[in-house]
Amino acid sequence: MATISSSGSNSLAACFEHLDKRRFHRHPPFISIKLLNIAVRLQLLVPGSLTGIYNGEEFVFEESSWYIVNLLKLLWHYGLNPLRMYMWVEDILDKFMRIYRYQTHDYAFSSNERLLHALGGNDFTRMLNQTIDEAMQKAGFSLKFINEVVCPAMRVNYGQGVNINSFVGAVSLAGVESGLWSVKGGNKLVCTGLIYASKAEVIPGTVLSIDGVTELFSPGDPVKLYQVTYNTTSGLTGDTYDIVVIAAPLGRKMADIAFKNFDPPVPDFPNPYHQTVVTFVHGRLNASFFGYRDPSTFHLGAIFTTENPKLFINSLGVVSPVGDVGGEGKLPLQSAVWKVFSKEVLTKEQLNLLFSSYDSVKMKKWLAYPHYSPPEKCPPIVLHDNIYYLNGIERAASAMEMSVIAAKNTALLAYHRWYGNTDRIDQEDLHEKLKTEL
Ligand SMILES: CC(C)=CCC/C(C)=C/CC/C(C)=C/CSC[C@H](N)C(=O)O
Repeated sequence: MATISSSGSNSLAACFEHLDKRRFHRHPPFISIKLLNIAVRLQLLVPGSLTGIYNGEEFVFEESSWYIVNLLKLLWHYGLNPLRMYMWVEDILDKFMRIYRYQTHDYAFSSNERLLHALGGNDFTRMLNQTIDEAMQKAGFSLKFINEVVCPAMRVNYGQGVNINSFVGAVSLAGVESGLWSVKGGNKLVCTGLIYASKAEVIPGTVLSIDGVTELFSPGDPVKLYQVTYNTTSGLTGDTYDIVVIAAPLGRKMADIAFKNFDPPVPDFPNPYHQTVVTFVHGRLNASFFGYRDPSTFHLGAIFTTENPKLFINSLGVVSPVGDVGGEGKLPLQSAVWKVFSKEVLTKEQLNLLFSSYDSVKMKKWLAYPHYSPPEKCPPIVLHDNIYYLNGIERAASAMEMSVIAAKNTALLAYHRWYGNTDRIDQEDLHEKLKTEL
């Protein structure tokens, strides 16, 4: 399994790093880094970077660069909650990792719910119907810990609070633990690498519509095909396909594909996405905005926030270069590139509050992930006989890794459905069955 994250957050759990060594190393990478010829980088944040949790008035927790001080601070503030959280996430992750074994044995699932059920039974499907807040309260975590540690992790990874479903909540917590790695050169190398490795022919363009057509190649033997129309730089064009796989979120503001001439029609499903804004600022952070009287004592490289309507940012963090990291341990009173996540585009006034000076700003507003609101129902994988949809899995949890799993599941599903291999689809008790297989 390859755990790849674009969002750099790796904070309090660093204290439990010693427990964490086996995390993402016990399974062979699902995306083969050899196959794609990519190099990995172990730390997501600037080395030596410290994290603080800001509630809009003050820092409720600040990491120390001393391991033992950190451990004591964590115990003092949150008791055993951080350790219990680590074990809670680890337990979910252990079940989740069954997918790699199922997929290695070519098993596929015809719906996202069935896939989740095969991994963690009713516990997993139930996770879609409750918030991370409810799930963690039920599991005995303190409200203080949920508000000051869990909520900031949701805000940095998904731009939303603790009302998101508990499965994506657990994924988000897995994303703030230590031991994750990122791709040297940027995660986009995974996409270009996969396209290259698959030898696919890429036609750059925008798909506008898919038409269901029936061809009679021989009398009495109608064959269903799909006429895909796309817009390219050379104009409107298209082609006919046996199987279509859609790997873009469907919806009016996203991949707005029209499905024509389908009987029964391709189902419509609600698919709300959440707007997030990322602003990269090269400048000096204004430490006094965060309550620091003496800016020279400010050594944080990441600021996570709790829920507070007065706050206009979700998080702030120094960005480490995706290439070779130079100047290790240097932090960040001097000018640095900061990544700011917010719900709305930051105004000039807001930027002037956050930064004492800056010389360049780059902003990107996008629908990065679903707007989560449990109970969740995932969109179907099979939209029509041979039309498949990958992005439905994002409603359970949006992460690069989830997309890769959905893609492999769809490839297996399309293959087995095409060749009638029903024994490889939606099998129950796979975990037990595969225990005896090598
Ligand atoms: C079910 C659990 C606990 C984990 C599943 C494994 C998984 C999908 C791990 C991903 C962890 C991660 C890097 C989360 C960060 S949030 C998603 C991130 N913003 C992204 O866009 O990839």
